Amino acid sequence: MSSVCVHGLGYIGLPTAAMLADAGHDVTGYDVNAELLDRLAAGDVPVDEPGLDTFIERALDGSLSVSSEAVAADYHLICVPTPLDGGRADLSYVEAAAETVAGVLREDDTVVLESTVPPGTTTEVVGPILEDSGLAVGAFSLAYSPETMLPGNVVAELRGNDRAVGGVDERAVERTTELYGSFVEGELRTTTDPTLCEFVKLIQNTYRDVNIALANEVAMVAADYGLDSREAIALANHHPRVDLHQPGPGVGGHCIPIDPLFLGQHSERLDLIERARAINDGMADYVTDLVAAGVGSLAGSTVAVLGVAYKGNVADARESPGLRLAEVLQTRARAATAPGVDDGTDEPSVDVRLTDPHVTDQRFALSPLDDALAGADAVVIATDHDEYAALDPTDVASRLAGDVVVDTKGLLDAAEWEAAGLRVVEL
Ligand SMILES: NC(=O)c1ccc[n+]([C@@H]2O[C@H](COP(=O)([O-])OP(=O)(O)OC[C@H]3O[C@@H](n4cnc5c(N)ncnc54)[C@H](O)[C@@H]3O)[C@@H](O)[C@H]2O)c1
Ligand SMILES: CC(=O)N[C@@H]1[C@@H](OP(=O)(O)OP(=O)(O)OC[C@H]2O[C@@H](n3ccc(=O)[nH]c3=O)[C@H](O)[C@@H]2O)O[C@H](CO)[C@@H](O)[C@@H]1O
Repeated sequence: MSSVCVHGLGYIGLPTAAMLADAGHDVTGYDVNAELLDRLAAGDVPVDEPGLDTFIERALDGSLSVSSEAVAADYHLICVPTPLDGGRADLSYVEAAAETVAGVLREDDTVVLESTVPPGTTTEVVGPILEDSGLAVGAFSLAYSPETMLPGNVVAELRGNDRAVGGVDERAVERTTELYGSFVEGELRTTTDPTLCEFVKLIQNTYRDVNIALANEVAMVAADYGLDSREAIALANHHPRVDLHQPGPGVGGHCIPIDPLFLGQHSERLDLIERARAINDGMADYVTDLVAAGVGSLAGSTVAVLGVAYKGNVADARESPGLRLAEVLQTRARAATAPGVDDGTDEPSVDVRLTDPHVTDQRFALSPLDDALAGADAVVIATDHDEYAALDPTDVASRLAGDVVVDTKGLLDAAEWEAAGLRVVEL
């Protein structure tokens, strides 16, 4: 078994560190966030996924320790953020982590980048920084191995998914597959080209984003023909070579709305990919049209937006379609109140109430569900949480002032909700 230092204990790094500890390695989790380290050291695990919290707690009771200092180790895994900044990947966290690794790097150690990055980052950015240690690439091993686990099913996918490993040479491939082979039950797919692995990770998420954009456009076109888009997509998908995704209020999360644009870091050829981004982001406008058509006039109305998490049964609100919808509702209502006139106030002319049973982030002014519904003119289901699928339409109807329900996730039984006196509009 080996010593491992995991750099960055977020959505990816923390479960990975726990998985490695579970496989018997001696793991140190290093993070720059002192508050997070204090919480973890106290056994307080900030994840909202059934089973994942106890899995991590068990590791923290065992061979996973957390530290505010990076330590020398046989393996360094870099799992730090790579946000999008002005359309470009911000690699400053990756660079900082590589500098930290360089400070403790020894001959024969292995460094693996897991963060999602533009193609070329491992060899062009991380390698040269690591060489500031005085060791040349080859004296230590360097590899890229993208993380593909699905939030909501982390432990099973971390273990079960096939995993790509791109080492800079055969030795790096061998060392890296030794580590992942200790817990991955899927296939390890190897190459001596890390750039290929970086590219593959990006096109996997791009495939999904473009496919969802197609589903969203299909939904808007289906509505023009008076057809139920989900019924049409389900029927279409019976064909053995058709696999349309589902429409929705937009694409959220830390990966799918961002990663496709990383492909543009060193290429000018993005066209369909950028168009798909625009279609998915534009769904907030389309859903706003549906709400406006239902309530008659947005200005002065009250809209309850159910769901701020980027998808069902998770607590993550990064790139949240629900929040984007709230912004568009307010912008559009203000424009409708006084077209072209700035009245000098920031008061929105539509009362948008946000609610979510999973999200605890205090930055969003969230209301309890009952408060959000009380006297609302319209309800928008923006996230497919199980709690919303279980709502009682008669109870909801009794709390509302209006009767408009826009179901962007195809979550509700429309006939049942209409029988309760509500008008249901579906995507
Ligand atoms: N969340 C996902 O579902 C997912 C899936 C696959 C890939 N990824 C990729 O993995 C990477 C990490 O994503 P995440 O969602 O875990 O991010 P995150 O924001 O949840 O966690 C990143 C952690 O890194 C820490 N950090 C920042 N700079 C650091 C440094 N220099 N040294 C040590 N720690 C540092 C932060 O404090 C934070 O705790 C990103 O590139 C992301 O695109 C994410
Ligand atoms: C290729 C792939 O599978 N990658 C996964 C993805 O994880 P994710 O959780 O971000 O992905 P999704 O579940 O697709 O959700 C994204 C958004 O799209 C909306 N959506 C979804 C399906 C649909 O038919 N119609 C929609 O509208 C949904 O509501 C949500 O807002 O990226 C991670 C990080 O790279 C990967 O690790 C993980 O493997």
